[in-house]
This record gives sequence, structure tokens and C-alpha cells, in this order.
Amino acid sequence: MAAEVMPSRKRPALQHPHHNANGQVSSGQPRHHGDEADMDAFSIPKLLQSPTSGHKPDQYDDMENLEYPPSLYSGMELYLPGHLLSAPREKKVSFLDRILAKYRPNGERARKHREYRERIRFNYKPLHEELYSLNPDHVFVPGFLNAVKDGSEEALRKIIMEHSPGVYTFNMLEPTFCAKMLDEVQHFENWALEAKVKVMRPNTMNNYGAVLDDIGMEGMLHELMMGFINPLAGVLFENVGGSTLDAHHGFVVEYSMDRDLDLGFHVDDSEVTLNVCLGKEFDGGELFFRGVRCDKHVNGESRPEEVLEYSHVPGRAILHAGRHRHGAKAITAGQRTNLILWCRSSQFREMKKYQRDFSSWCGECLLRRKERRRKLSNAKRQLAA
Ligand SMILES: O=C(O)CCC(=O)C(=O)O
Ligand SMILES: [Fe+2]
Repeated sequence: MAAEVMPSRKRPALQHPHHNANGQVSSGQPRHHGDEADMDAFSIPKLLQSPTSGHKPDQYDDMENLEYPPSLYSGMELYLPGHLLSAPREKKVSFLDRILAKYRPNGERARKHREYRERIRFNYKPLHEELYSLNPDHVFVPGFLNAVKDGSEEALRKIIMEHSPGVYTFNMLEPTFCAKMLDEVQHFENWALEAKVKVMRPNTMNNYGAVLDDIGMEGMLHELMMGFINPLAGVLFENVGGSTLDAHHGFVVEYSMDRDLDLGFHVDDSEVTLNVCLGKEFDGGELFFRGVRCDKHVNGESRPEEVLEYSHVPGRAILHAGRHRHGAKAITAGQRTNLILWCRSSQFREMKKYQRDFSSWCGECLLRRKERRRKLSNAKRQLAA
């Protein structure tokens, strides 16, 4: 599957999952955090059925780069969910753009994306050219590099820590590489602002951040996935296509006190996700995990052993299945930027179409299978008695 980027760049008003006393998700459903093409009901923002009477909508005539006529935004504003009525106009525009994007033909979306990439390719001058090709000695810390070079399961397992089933972390990126990536992203954003280029956001849930593939890092990230994630994923995520990763979507997410603070509960459009903190300094922003689930069971309860909270450390990577339900808590100070690589396997996706039982990776399918087996053996025992 190609690493397509959605043109719509805003997220819906997110709800945090509510946790009951033992830390289980008692309500709040994970949203599918994915490309526009893969979006489903969980990630589509919704308008109210009737207009809010007495609300005086903003005027949008003076805003630049609007995708639709200003009067359309004023008219639709009356139908915005209550919490957005007094939001800044940019927030309202992005919410409405996400709704309207569904009505653009796919071809137009692809054309816009192509034009966006070409504009960057011809006009954007990178700050750190060296980031655009993979130089392992400059990118990775020696421990990680040596383990991958060794390639044995034993060497790979030595550098990783498993925090709860299926959530692994390891030191991965050199501090100088992290710093350069942060500079490059800032440099790109400054250029976009000056050149009046609207930055296409990484996915349906982020208001900030950028797609690294769009700015010219697609080849570098592909090499990173094939050479350095595949070996690990083959060992740790064989059950979700970890040994056949062949496509990616690479981006950065950005949080700060005047931007996005958190990221709602969701699953990724990936088989395996690599998430590495680049810095800078921040408080809060912990990732929370609630177990791996298939489509059918994505909204089910989690078990206590599946509940995990993890604090990001700059340079340290997390590797988890895309279907591992998760979200990021609000940062309480500073600024956090993470590099995310959604790794996909075309083969796994094709095979999944023919399957109905996912007990090799879905916690709920597994539980039900065990239950069926238990009943069957009980019945057999009774028959034999
Ligand atoms: O903020 C984070 O570290 C998590 C980001 C994430 O889950 C995603 O982009 O899919
Ligand atoms: Fe995610």
C-alpha cells in the first residue's frame, strides 16, 4: 500500500477515554488514526443537526488560503459543536475543511497532494542536507546499530525493554540527529509560512506537525524501515506482518502549550508503529496503552495487565502494533516533537481480508478462543464420564 497522505489536516474534537478505578477504559472509543481514505465513523468530525440559535458567526473574508468561499464557513459555523463556537477562526476552518474534504473527488485529492510535494521539491531548501539520506553512524546510537548489525534475536532482545505485552522501547537516535531533525522541521514550517504554503498535516488527528515523506525524506525513511525496523519487527511482531513490512508513512507530531496538547485514544493505520521522541523539554505527554484489538473488538474493555503509561525520553524509541490502542496525555509544560513511522505490510493486509479470527494478535479474539476451547474440553470430559 502506498504511503498516501491525506490532504485534510485537522482532527476532530477529541475525547479522552475515561478510566475507571482499575485503570480500564470504561468509555471513550479509540478512533482510527489514519489516512483520509481509511477513515471511518470514529474519526470523522460531525456537525450538529440544527443550527445554534442566537450565535453570531464569524466573517472569513479576510482570511488567506481558504479552500472554500468565506460565506460557506460563516454559514456552516452555526452547526459547529458547542465547544468550537468560540474557538479561533483557524480552528473552525480546519474542522470544517475536514468535513468538506470528504466531498472532494479522490483524483482531486491526489492532484493537490502531488502539487504540494512538487512545490516543496522545487522551492524548499533544506537546512541539513545530510538528513535526507541515511547515514547509520550519524543517526543511530552504537548499541542499537551493533544489535542490528549482529542481527540475532538474542542481540536484538538485549537492547529492548518490554513494558507491557507488545510495547517495546530501546535507545535509538543520536542526540545530534534529533536536534537536527527538530531544526529542519522548524525551518520547513518557517519556509511554508513565508511562502504561504499550507502545510498538510500528518493525519486526521493532528493540527500541527508535518509529513517527512512530503519534504523529501521518503527514501531515507524507507531505508530506515527496511534496514533497521524490519529486523526488529520480524522478531517482535511476526504475528502482525512484522517480517513483511514494505511501505510507510513518516511524519512528526508536535505538542506545545499553544498548540496541540494531547492526542486522543486511537489505533494507527499501520501494522507496526515506531515512535521516537526527538525532544525538546517537556512535562507530561505520557503515552497510554490499552491492549491490541481487531476491528470488531476495538471498543471493548481492556484488562488490567494491558494498561500502561509510558513517559517519553528523547532519543528513545517505542515500537508497538498499530492496532495497539493508545493515545498521548496532555503535556503540561514545554514542547514535545516525536518522529513517527507507521510501517505497513501489503501482504498482511491482503491476508487479513480472508480471516475472521485474529486470536494471534487481538486480545479479545484470543480470550474468546480460549473460552470456546475450555467449553469444548468440558463437554468432552462430561461425555466421557
Ligand atoms: O504523541 C505521541 O507520542 C503519539 C503519536 C501517535 O500515536 C501517532 O501519531 O499515531
Ligand atoms: Fe498513534
